[in-house]
Amino acid sequence: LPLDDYRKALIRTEEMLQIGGELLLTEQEELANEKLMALKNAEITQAMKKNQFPPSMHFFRAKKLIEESKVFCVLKKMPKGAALHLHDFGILSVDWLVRNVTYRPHCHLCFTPSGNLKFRFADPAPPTPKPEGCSEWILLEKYRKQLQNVTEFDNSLLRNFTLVLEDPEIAYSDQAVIWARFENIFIAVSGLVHYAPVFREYFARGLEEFYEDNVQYLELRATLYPVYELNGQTHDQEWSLKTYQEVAQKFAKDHPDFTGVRIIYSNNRKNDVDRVAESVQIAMKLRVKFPESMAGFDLVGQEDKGHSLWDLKEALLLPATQGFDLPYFFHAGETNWQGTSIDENVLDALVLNTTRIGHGFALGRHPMARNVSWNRDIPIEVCPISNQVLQLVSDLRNHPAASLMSSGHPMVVSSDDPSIFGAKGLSYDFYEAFMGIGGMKADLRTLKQLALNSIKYSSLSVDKKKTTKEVWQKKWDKFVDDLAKLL
Ligand SMILES: O=c1[nH]cnc2c1ncn2[C@@H]1O[C@H](CO)[C@@H](O)[C@H]1O
Repeated sequence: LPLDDYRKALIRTEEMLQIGGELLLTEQEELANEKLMALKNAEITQAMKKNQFPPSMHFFRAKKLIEESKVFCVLKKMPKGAALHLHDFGILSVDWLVRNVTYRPHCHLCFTPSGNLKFRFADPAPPTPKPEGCSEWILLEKYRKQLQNVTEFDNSLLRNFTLVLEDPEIAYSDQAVIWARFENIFIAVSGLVHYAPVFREYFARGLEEFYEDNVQYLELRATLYPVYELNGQTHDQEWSLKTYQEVAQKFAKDHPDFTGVRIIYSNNRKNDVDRVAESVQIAMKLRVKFPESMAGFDLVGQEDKGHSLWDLKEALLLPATQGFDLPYFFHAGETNWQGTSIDENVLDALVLNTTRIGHGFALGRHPMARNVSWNRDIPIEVCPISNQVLQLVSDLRNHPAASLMSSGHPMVVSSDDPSIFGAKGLSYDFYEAFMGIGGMKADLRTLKQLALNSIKYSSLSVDKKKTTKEVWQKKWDKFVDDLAKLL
C-alpha cells in the first residue's frame, strides 16, 4: 500500500471509531455540520492565536468567554436529550434562593463555629434545638432591617451558595479544601430547600432551568433527607419521593415535550455498612411503592474520603440475595489516586452490576473495567466542569474521557451540580466536551450520538425511551434546519 493511502486509511478509521463516527448524516445534517464546524474551526483558530482556549482554562474564568462563543450559542439551542447525572440541590441557579427564599417570613440564620451558615424556617420562633456550637438564631427579616448595606449581605449569601471566586487555584489549595467548601454549600442550602414549600418550588424551578436549556428528561441523585414544615413537623423519604413525582408529573403535563424525572436514591458513602444496608432496604421499599419514579440507588460524597464499594458489599448485595432487582448507578473512579481501594471502585461497580458509572474518571487506567464497560455497554457519565472544579484535571483537553471519546466508548455528558459551579443546565458541559475533550474532529455526529446516548442509557422503559426519542427527533430536525440556514 502506498504510504499516502495507508495514512488516509488510518485517519479514516479513527474518524469512524470516534463517538458518533458511524452515524450517517442526512443531507440537511451535512449542511448543518458544515456551518457548525466553520464556527468551531474559527473559534479554535482564534483561541490558538490568542493562546486563550476556554476548555483549557478554569471554568470560573472561561465562563464569560464561553458565553461569547457562537458554538455555545448553537449548543444551547441543541436538543440535548437527557441529563442523567445531577444532584438534588445543585440544579437551580442560586439567585432565587437568596433574593426570594431568604426574604420569606420566618427565615432564621445561624453561624456554625467554623463560620458556615445554617438556615431554618420556623414559627413560633426560634427553631429548636439550636445546632451545637452555633450562634443564636437570627430572624432574617429583623436582621436585614438593621443592616446598613443589605445588598452587600445578599451578595455574601450568594457567594456562600457557590464555589465561584476569582482565584480558585489559590483559594482552594487542594481537593480536601474544595470538598469541605463544597459540602458546606450543601449544608448551607439544606435548611432552605428542605422547607416544604421551598422544596417543591426549588425542584419545579430546577426543571424549568433544564427545560429552557433544551433538556427533556432528568435523572436526579437525591438523598431524600427529611423535609420540614413551619411548625417543625418533618416528613419521611416516601413523602419526598411522592412530592418529586407530583411536581415532575405536573411539569410534564404543562410541558408535553418533557418526559419527566426519575430519582436515584442516594446515601453518603461515609456511612458504615449498617447504615448503608438500611438505606438499601429503604430503596427497595421505595422501588416497590414508586416504580414510575424510583430508578435505583447510588452512593455519593467525596469518594477518596468514603468507604470503597467493596467495603460496603454486604449492604449492596442485599437485594441480589433476596432476588430483588435494585438498579445501581454508582459513582466510581472520581479520584486521581491510582491503585487505592477507592480507585478500584470502577471495578467494584461493574462487579456489583452497576447500570451506569458516575464519572468513571479512573476508567482509562483500568483496562479490564474499560473492556467490561464496553462489552456490557455500561456507559460512564462524564461531568467535565465538575471534574475540573473539583480538581481532578485542569486542562479539559487532558480529561481521560478524551481517549474514550476517540474510541466511541459508551458515555453520556452531564453537569453534576451546575448551580454550585456557576454553570446552568447542560450546555456549558456540552461545550467543554465538544470543544475541549472531543478535540477538533468532534462534529455534529458527536453531538447527535451524545444526545441519543442520553436517551438510550437512561433508566426509562423501552416505551418511554421510544416516545422520548420521537419527541427529540422532531426537535433535532428543527434544530438542524435552523443551523443549516445559518449565515
Ligand atoms: O461529583 C460529586 N461526587 C460525589 N458526590 C457528589 C458530587 N456532587 C454532589 N455530591 C454529593 O451529593 C450530595 C447531595 O445529593 C452532597 O452531599 C454531595 O456530597
